[in-house]
Amino acid sequence: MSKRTLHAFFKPSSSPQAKKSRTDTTSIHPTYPFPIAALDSSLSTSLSLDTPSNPPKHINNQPHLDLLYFQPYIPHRTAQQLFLFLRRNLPFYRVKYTIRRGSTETIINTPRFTTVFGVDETSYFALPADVSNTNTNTTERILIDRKTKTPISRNKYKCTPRPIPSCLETVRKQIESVCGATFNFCLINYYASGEDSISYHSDDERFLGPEPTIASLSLGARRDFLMRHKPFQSGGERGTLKLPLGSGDMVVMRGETQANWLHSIPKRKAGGEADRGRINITFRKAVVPGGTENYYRYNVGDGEVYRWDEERGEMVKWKG
Ligand SMILES: O=C(O)CCC(=O)C(=O)O
Ligand SMILES: [Fe+2]
Repeated sequence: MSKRTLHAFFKPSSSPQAKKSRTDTTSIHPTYPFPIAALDSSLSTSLSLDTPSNPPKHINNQPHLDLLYFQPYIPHRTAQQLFLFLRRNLPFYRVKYTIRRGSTETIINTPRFTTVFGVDETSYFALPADVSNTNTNTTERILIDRKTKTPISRNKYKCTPRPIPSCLETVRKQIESVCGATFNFCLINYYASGEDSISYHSDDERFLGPEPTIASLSLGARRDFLMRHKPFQSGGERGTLKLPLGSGDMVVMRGETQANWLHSIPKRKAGGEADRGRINITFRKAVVPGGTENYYRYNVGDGEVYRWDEERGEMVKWKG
């Protein structure tokens, strides 16, 4: 008998606490512009029983490269259902920000829709009922300081961290069990068409700690994921790689990869598969509050909320 089955056997399943933390109920939180639906049971069953659908290929045949490539991770039909579900149910943003170089200010329009959930390791979300000395009846998850085990001070973050909704928690836990790594952030990109992209960068920020593991799941349209080695000091040869990521594929970047390699999703011509839309989810672990500030600034920002409109077949501004 598995540990899970044993646990379920001995623990009364109808305690109010068990109900509150169940992953099959709609997620509500004051930081969400609207309630976020839960996965239906057939989708979450398929996610837990049918994944990984294929064992990974270990790609480490180039300097400093350490990838696990699941082709696919989620079976095609389930991946398509998950794509449609997330596109319909998550709030998205089109973030603008300014960068200053010397005396010149440039406005950057992020060329894709983004959203983010999670908080760095120094805090976590909990129900007030589970926190000692907090006697409110609310079922709203609050932020707790990991060291003091008490609610965080009001000025700990400038941004307002959002708990990971149940639909993404299901995916996070499942991927954690396969990767042998833990994650506290979930960043989502929606590339509406071939015009949407992400330019060459690496996710090597110090707030992720050394040698971060980043799991990156693709859903929807196939898009090329390009990688190239950072320039060698001596101007030596650069390695390159192209992974044509299809729906349900997952790439796990590990070890020295972020420190030495850049990656991108380049634009594609109109009229091709890219115009059907693609979602990318990256699971990461930020270790300090700087990571939380950075992720909310660049993936939520302070602009308008967008939500998928089924009739119009596009993201529209959410009027609330
Ligand atoms: O869309 C992708 O596959 C990559 C996204 C990415 O690199 C990022 O969000 O940092
Ligand atoms: Fe990235």
